Amino acid sequence: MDSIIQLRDLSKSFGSQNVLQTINLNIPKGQIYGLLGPSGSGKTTIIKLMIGLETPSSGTVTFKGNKLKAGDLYPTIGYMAQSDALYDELTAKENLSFMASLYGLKKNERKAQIEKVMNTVDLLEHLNKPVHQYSGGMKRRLSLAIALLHDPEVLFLDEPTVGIDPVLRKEIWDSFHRLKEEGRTLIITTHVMDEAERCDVLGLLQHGEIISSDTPAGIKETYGVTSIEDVFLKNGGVSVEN
Ligand SMILES: Nc1ncnc2c1ncn2[C@@H]1O[C@H](COP(=O)(O)OP(=O)(O)OP(=O)(O)O)[C@@H](O)[C@H]1O
Repeated sequence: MDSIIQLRDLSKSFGSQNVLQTINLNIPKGQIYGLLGPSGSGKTTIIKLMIGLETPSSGTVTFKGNKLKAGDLYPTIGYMAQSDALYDELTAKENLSFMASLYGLKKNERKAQIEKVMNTVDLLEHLNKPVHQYSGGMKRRLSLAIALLHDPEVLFLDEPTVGIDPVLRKEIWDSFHRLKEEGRTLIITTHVMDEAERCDVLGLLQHGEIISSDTPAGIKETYGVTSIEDVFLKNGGVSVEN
């Protein structure tokens, strides 16, 4: 599999705390890659290192074969942070229009693109509603719509389905698979097991190390377990859904 992002001997410390140790990882192109690990294991930090929001203490990040240069990256990637950065007093449409202007989308393309991304996240009928009238799940979906606005090739989604009920979660995952079918690469953090099983490739993060990076089926076979959860338990860890 071609890899789009490579982490080589990557370590990250905050002060005296070693958060990530010697991470070596290839993110395959055109796949859904899941980063799974208990709370505080370093998932968000890995994402931030991949997009240049944090700098490594040592090691390198390579994006499409070149050393990462965050400034060059932004037209190519969409990032959905763990907390929603939305203007509550504005409508969804106003939030999207504002972000579209920041992204430099041409005026005549904006309307169609806004409708397209709101359709993808199934919020089109709520386009003119102020965001403070949105539920938590609707806000997550609006954040996803914003991350999709400039048609990015690679999507980094940090716990995209937190606070979303299982039915809606399934719908959102259907849209992730559609985005993949369009040829995009998705990197998704989660601590939810049923989401982990829906990824093409999974990286398991524990105590700041990648303990496995393989298909969900491959990981279970290697560890001789029937659920991914058991890998963490077998490895002397705590349950991942904590
Ligand atoms: N800017 C920072 N300064 C100091 N410590 C930090 C900083 N960012 C993260 N950390 C620490 O690094 C560790 C990993 O945090 P990170 O947010 O990457 O974990 P996570 O796996 O994404 O957790 P969660 O699932 O709860 O979001 C934590 O102990 C956290 O306190």
